[in-house]
Amino acid sequence: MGKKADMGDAVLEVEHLTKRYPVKKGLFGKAAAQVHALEDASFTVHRGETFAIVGESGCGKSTTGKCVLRLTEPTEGTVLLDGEDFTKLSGEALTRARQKMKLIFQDPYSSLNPRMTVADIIAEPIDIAGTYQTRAERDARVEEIMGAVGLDLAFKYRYPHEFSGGQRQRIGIARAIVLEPEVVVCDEPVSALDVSVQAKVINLLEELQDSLGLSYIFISHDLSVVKHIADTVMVMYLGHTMELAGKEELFDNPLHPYTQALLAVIPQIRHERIQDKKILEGDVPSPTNPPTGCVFHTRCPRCMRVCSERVPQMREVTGGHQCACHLYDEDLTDEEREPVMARALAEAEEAPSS
Ligand SMILES: Nc1ncnc2c1ncn2[C@@H]1O[C@H](COP(=O)(O)OP(=O)(O)OP(=O)(O)O)[C@@H](O)[C@H]1O
Repeated sequence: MGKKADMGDAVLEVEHLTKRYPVKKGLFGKAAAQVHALEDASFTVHRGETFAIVGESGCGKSTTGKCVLRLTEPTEGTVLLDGEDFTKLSGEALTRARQKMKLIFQDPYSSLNPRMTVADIIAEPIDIAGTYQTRAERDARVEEIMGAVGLDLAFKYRYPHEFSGGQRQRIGIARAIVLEPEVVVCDEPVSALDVSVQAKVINLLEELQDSLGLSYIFISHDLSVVKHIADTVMVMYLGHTMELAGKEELFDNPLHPYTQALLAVIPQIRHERIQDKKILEGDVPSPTNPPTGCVFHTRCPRCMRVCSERVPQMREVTGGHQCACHLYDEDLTDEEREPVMARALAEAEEAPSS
């Protein structure tokens, strides 16, 4: 369970979401291969919940956010928003549904039009949606939102370059919430900010969540930020979901060797399950040619024979705590359980066959 006792019903139900980007040869070439950016992700976000997605760079966090928002079309899968299949909508129905889900970027500066004033940047979504009949109503809404995100009204007619990083992120947040969305995808929203400013922006996101009942998909590689803000955490590796659990449960009882490896490098987190601090050796394999079986097996310190042969399915290991790892598969044979040296296996797979 998450930290909030009042976590509501499901606002977003994501099922089997998959994205494979075609890799083309030359300008007009045929797709020569595919980047397996996101494979078969299924999760639910509740009203008022902060659902964090964590993992190393390139593991598919942003792709998940973009597919949920349909900023990129998923290859497969469905996204139910308030029970309605968002992936099937078009025309006006899509425009209306899009108002319920917004994005906060990592780098607000590149997403803010440098030639527009703060007031116009914040008002643009309501101008496009035609929410208000009069200029006075529109301006009053802009001022209300500026107040809500802690922006001084005296700066209403200034331009983005006149603001600090933290203030720019407040502008980005104001723009994202001005249409009163239900879900906000926050893609590394504080990674580009100084640590002192990060805390202020995180606090603001939490305040807005409480006052507006927002649900967040919070994408981050920074587990100490996630430990602070998340209710539920999904761990990804090479496009696959490795583990999904309530925040307390995940940090107290990490089950997947990959999650254990991620937590092992955070100095504040000590755990008996986390013994070997050097277990994340080696590079992340190419997503165009992911390893067979469990995609983590080439780097896994607990690798068994079965791990290169069969993809582990997500299963509930303890109440609400899901993990995709053969270690928790009780039906394996002794042969399948045989330990294998991960690096030796990776090298054997890479070696050209004679
Ligand atoms: N438009 C695209 N075309 C081809 N490949 C892409 C595209 N966008 C992302 N990818 C690839 O998909 C994989 C997942 O990328 P994604 O940006 O989702 O990861 P991430 O976990 O968000 O990483 P980061 O933290 O570095 O942003 C990566 O291998 C990336 O190179």
